[in-house]
Amino acid sequence: MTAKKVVLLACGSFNPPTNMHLRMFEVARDHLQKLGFEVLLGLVSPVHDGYGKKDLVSSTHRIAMLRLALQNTDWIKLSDWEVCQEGHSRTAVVLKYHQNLINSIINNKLNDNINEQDAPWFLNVLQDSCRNVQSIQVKLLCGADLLESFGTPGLWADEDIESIVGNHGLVVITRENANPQQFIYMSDVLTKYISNILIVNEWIKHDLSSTKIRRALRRQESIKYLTPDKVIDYITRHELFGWTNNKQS
Ligand SMILES: Nc1ncnc2c1ncn2[C@@H]1O[C@H](COP(=O)(O)OP(=O)(O)OP(=O)(O)O)[C@@H](O)[C@H]1O
Ligand SMILES: NC(=O)c1ccc[n+]([C@@H]2O[C@H](COP(=O)(O)O)[C@@H](O)[C@H]2O)c1
Ligand SMILES: [Zn+2]
Repeated sequence: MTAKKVVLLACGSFNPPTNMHLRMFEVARDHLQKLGFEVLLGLVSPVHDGYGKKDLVSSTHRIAMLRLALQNTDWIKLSDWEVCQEGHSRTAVVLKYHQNLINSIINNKLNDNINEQDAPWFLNVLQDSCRNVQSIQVKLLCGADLLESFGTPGLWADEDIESIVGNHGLVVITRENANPQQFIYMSDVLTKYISNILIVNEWIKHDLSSTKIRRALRRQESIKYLTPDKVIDYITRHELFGWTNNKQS
């Protein structure tokens, strides 16, 4: 039997990227491979500046930090499509865009649907992997807190949740203080599509978040070993997140 081919797409602020963002991909790929999937590619899609979250630094900085963070991986790539749009894109739309693009490559119909100039980075990466492949599914990779945000009133449209779990599928990494199994049990739509939701236990727990890194930087505390050294160099060089190079003693 041939393995089902999957692309894992992670949406988020990445403000800044952390080692856990990278770990999330590795843990998910190991698990999916054991279940018989073949993970062709990981994609990181940082949110548009228009998302307007508190303390969000510009996408220019977030993209630059992600590029540095991804230097030591050969299978996780950056997608800058979302940040290049006019405003914030709903996650269902981001997934659909990437799924359509991949389908177009597989079916050799790229020019019918998508302008090649829209996605030069992606074509280089994917065109080889897509050769002789019948189908590839783009799944949303997320932490359990993002899954639980589906329950925040007014944050996600019902049809978007249905499209995400029904058409694409979710790979959820467990996170401190979250209980994804119970959350799924409490939701009719998630229970309906339960076969499309894979929960991956992160046994090597590290309760790391961008919020904690930003807090440390604001307090002029070390963030070494929480994010790659090159990301730390970038943050300190640009004095992001309240870090200052001219400390008063
Ligand atoms: N420690 C972690 N364990 C599991 N998933 C994580 C972890 N950190 C981040 N993620 C996941 O990574 C994705 C991107 O998240 P995001 O950019 O919000 O990072 P974050 O560390 O949660 O940042 P913030 O503290 O600013 O919310 C989300 O799906 C989130 O759930
Ligand atoms: N309705 C939606 O599609 C919707 C709602 C809230 C968050 N999101 C996405 O989830 C991610 C959340 O990131 P944060 O946890 O950093 O806020 C972002 O990529 C954002 O675009 C999507
Ligand atoms: Zn978060």
